[in-house]
Amino acid sequence: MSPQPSGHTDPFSDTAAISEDDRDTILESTLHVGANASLTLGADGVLVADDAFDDSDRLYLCGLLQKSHLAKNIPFYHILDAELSANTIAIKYVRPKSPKKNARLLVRTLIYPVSTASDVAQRWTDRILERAYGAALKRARIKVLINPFGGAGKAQSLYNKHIAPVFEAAGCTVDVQTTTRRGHAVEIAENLDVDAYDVLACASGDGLPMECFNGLARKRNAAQALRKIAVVQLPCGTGNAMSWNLFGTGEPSVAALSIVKGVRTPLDLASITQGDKRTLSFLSQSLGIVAESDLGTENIRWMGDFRFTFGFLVRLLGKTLYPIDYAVKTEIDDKHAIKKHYAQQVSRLRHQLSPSNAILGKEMEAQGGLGLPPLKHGTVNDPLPKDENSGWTRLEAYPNLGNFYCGNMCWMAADAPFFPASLPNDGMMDLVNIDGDISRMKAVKLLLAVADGTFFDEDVVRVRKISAVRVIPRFGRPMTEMSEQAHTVTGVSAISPQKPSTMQKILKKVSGSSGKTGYFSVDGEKLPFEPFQIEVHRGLGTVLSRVPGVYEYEGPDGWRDIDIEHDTTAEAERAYKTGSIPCLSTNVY
Ligand SMILES: Nc1ncnc2c1ncn2[C@@H]1O[C@H](COP(=O)(O)OP(=O)(O)OP(=O)(O)O)[C@@H](O)[C@H]1O
Repeated sequence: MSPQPSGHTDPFSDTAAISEDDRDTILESTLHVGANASLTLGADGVLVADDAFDDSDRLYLCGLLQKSHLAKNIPFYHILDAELSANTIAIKYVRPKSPKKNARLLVRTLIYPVSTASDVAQRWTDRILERAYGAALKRARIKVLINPFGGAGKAQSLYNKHIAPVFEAAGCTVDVQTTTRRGHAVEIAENLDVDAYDVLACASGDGLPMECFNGLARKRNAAQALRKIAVVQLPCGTGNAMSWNLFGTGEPSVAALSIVKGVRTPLDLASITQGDKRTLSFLSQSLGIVAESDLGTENIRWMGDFRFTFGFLVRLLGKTLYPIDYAVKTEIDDKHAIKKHYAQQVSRLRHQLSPSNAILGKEMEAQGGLGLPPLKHGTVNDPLPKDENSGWTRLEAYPNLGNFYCGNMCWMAADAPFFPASLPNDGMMDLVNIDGDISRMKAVKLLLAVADGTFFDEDVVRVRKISAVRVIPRFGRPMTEMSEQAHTVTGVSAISPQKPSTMQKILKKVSGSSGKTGYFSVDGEKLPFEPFQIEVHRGLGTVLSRVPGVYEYEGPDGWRDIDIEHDTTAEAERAYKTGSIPCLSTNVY
């Protein structure tokens, strides 16, 4: 980040107003290199003034190439390293292969002889690195996990060709390990020496990051480990939601740069309890049409990526219902209020009031020591609170549910921004419910509305910000058991499955679904199809992001038009900054 001038005077018209330090800074902003070239630290990058400069080759040695070019600006964000040795300076940086957004990045090195005094050159080198890294950690220690079967099975070669060169040029210490089986990343994270690394990077889909959070959660000092180690994704899977949300890309080399330049950001994690088991989730939990279209279409894998869309459309046409009983601890139950909440968060970021990792960590330690935070709402086995002021709704039947979708990040895949108002550390998940018996026309319109960003405002889409939810599924094979359980908890009678129509029978045959059981998806992975309770832990995990406090998506439609200045009270800001959670009570918002 570039340092700000110390005063408001114009340094060019009033030289007396420039402090001695500022004067030295200006004078020393240009490094003369070779006979006819110079490197100048500008406002947002290094200006290379050298007629012969051409970075189309891997290594550029001053004077050896004779091509004529205008002075070129290399953005500070693209600079990976600068090293002064004897009488030479070497600057490593990345250059996009084409002007397209998210184009592959190529690593380049500039080498020039330095004629300036060595102490001046050293100061120049220190300053370029300061500006190149800002608040990011230089020369991070990274443990890389590669899932050799992730996505199309190309993770290893993507890593070797497009990721490793970026880490190497940035001077990172890298330790690479390949996962050999399902669950291997959990074991690696559980046994990781958290003092030896800063980052756990998964060259994979979203399955490995989930395993890493869960592995760290198994440590005796889980909360500390989750705060110390930033879990990140190098997009080598099919969905790559984590990378899209935090780095705005699915291109591995761009994600590698985002990790090198990333700022530590606390991330809400959710505990899912089922029976006596507790699992952490960073991305989503779903039941109904989305989970079934993903996890229930394994037997039509031959269709490739189209299997999800196909499975989805078939269920849509069949008007499939997924009855559940559920109780929700709602925090914001109105779309306008959710947009306002989003606008307030952006405003706090502008005023640098986003909660830091350290502040949230202190609060967590006060709550539960070094281990995982205790469950405020108990597990799925505990009785729900009877107190009407608890904020929980009663456990009620939702017989015509089509989709239960809980999201902690905006994009579920590159073209699927299902949760445009989600935020990384507001202590809430966004819950989307859609009835399964809406008209087919409406359902198809909804499907198209996801990609074009208008989904959130559709009237048949119910959106709530919640801090906890309990769900008892009442469809699929275990339905009899579920129903009995629901009986004992709710006293409401079980819903008997309706006789399928001929149309539904045909569609079921081609949909890939066995129809014998249901699917519960957590971060895209299959969890047992049985009752579950979700509880959010504010800022329990740590990730790296380009812009801390918000995801890369532009937010829900119309949030910019909401006037929040007059009601962003000092109290709300103080509460948010210290990491306490009165921000969850609506009177503060
Ligand atoms: N060597 C391995 N053999 C079999 N399974 C593995 C191996 N390594 C990792 N896994 C498992 O693969 C699962 C999926 O991993 P991941 O999300 O990285 O890939 P993906 O499913 O292809 O990507 P996406 O989620 O984007 O579709 C994880 O549950 C992980 O435990």
